[in-house]
Amino acid sequence: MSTTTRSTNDLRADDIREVRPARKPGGVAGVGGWVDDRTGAAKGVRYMMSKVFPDHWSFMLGEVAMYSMIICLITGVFLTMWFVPSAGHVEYDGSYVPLKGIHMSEAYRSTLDISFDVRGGLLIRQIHHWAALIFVVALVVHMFRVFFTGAFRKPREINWVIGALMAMLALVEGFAGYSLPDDLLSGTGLRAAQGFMLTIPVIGSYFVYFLFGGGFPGEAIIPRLFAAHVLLLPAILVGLLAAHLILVMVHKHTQYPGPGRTNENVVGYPLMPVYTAKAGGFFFIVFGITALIAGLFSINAIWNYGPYDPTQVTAGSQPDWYMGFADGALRLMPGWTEVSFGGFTLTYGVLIGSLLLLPLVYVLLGAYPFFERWITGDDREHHLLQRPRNAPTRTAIGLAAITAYTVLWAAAGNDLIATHLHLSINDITWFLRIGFFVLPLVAFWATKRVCISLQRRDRDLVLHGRETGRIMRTADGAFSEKHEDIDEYTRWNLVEYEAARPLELGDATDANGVPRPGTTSDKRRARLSRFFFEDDIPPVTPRDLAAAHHDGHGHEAIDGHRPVEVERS
Ligand code: HEM
Ligand code: HEM
Repeated sequence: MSTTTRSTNDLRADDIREVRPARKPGGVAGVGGWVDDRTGAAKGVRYMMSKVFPDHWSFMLGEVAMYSMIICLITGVFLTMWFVPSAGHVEYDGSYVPLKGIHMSEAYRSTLDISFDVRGGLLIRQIHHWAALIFVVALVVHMFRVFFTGAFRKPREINWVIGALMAMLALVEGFAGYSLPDDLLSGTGLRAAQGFMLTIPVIGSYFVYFLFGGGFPGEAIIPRLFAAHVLLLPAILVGLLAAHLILVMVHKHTQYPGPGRTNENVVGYPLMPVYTAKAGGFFFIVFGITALIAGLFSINAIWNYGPYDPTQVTAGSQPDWYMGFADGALRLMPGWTEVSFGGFTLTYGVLIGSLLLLPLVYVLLGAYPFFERWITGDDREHHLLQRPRNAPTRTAIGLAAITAYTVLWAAAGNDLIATHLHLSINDITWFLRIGFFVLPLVAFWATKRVCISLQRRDRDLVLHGRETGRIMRTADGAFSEKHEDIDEYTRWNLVEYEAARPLELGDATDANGVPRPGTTSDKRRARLSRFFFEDDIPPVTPRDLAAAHHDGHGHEAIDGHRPVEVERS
């Protein structure tokens, strides 16, 4: 047996698995090439830049939320350089004369200094606060867009849940932010939050003691809120936003129906150069408008409130708008909801009214896509958006929820409504208590009827064209109105290509006549499903359209005898 020895330089053909060229074919030149050689990023960037995004004004709402969040992050860094997160006592000696010599916390003094003694400080503080308000408005309106167009349906349920999480964290972030300056208003808000937490059964008082590092307000809460506000919550929010946007890329953006747009394609502009240019410009427009508002309208003028003192409360104090509903719920809860047992007092008026309400709202929100999917049994992927009128029950549920929220929100201003409109605060409270239960039902019913009427109108328009008002008389004396066909583009938007149906129930018994397990819950589900689709006017399908044109209905119809309802196919 002979052995062969080889030197390390002596390579045979089968040793060579892969030969890497110095530069990949079609690679990037210049600085981009240098970076790509070291990171391999060009492929990913090229993939991203060639992504196509559909164009519609309502897709800009998510962008506004994103840009105002970025504005909060940028201005927040500026504020952090001067804000002192400490409850340590000092005597004020800054330029705001009316407060000279007053004892206050370092946090309050530093916020006064940012406002009066740091160059540009007041403007940045105002931009930060206005951007926070715009951020929450934008994310809520963005959420409405996603909800009412059905963009949360499969495969976007997880992105909806991430969105709901961000919405909840934005609220906590905003609350932590406006608690930081330690003025009378922020201290009052913290006192309310402490009251909510005290109602947690059994561990409430221990929990508050732990969080505040002793009695209220203590010296620990400001530095703790500061760490949460500038570090913990922004880090989680940014991480969730990254996941949110990656999922938008992975799923591809939904689009409104239109000629050539299907469930399988995306019609729009590529990210590079069109969208990047648009998005960049749009960021500066949002920043500019926020700065203009912040320059013109004062927000949170803490020098008017004074430093926090637990023995005082400003009359007519209001939280930032997004906390209003929790405050309102508290004001609506009856005062008798308190029980004592075994030395413990359970104040379930506050517990239910505020502490449980907050997580409940977000759990219901996050769960909605799964609830609707369970009711409709619809397991298809949806990339084409729906018009709100074509999902009447969903739209009605949305409006009912908004109405309930608005009632709670209005209740947060019951004192202001009473003083401004010279009404009894008790009457207002009772009106809103009853309204909380009745108005959402009215909103549900009215919205559903309006949607169904609009569906009827659309159906009529597609099948019979637009009424021209020109009356024709035939040779035998009959009258008819001339109808004109609608144009192709409009018709596309009115014809629904993926009609939904209620769940069909299987047989209640098996082949031997034995009741099938689970039929009661199946029945309940089928009943809910029927309720969901009840009275819906089925949208025109391409088949209906072809049939109408074949009959010649597309052009003329005898007025008063036009068929408006057609059996569900
Ligand atoms: C989405 C994110 C954010 C929201 C919604 C938000 C909201 C707020 C609000 C409403 C205030 C009260 C402002 C006032 O005094 O009138 C505030 C204060 C503050 N925020 Fe933020 N903020 C955000 C992110 C950040 C970040 C990322 C930082 C730091 C890097 C930061 C730093 C501060 C500081 C230091 C204060 C206290 C100074 C002051 O009140 O003027 N914020 N924030
Ligand atoms: C921090 C707040 C938020 C930011 C910055 C944000 C940002 C965005 C952006 C930029 C898009 C793509 C453009 C668009 O469709 O508008 C998007 C899509 C989406 N967002 Fe959000 N969003 C936020 C909150 C929410 C919330 C609260 C929800 C729902 C509860 C949500 C659900 C979705 C869904 C399902 C999509 C995909 C929509 C589609 O493809 O049509 N987002 N988001």
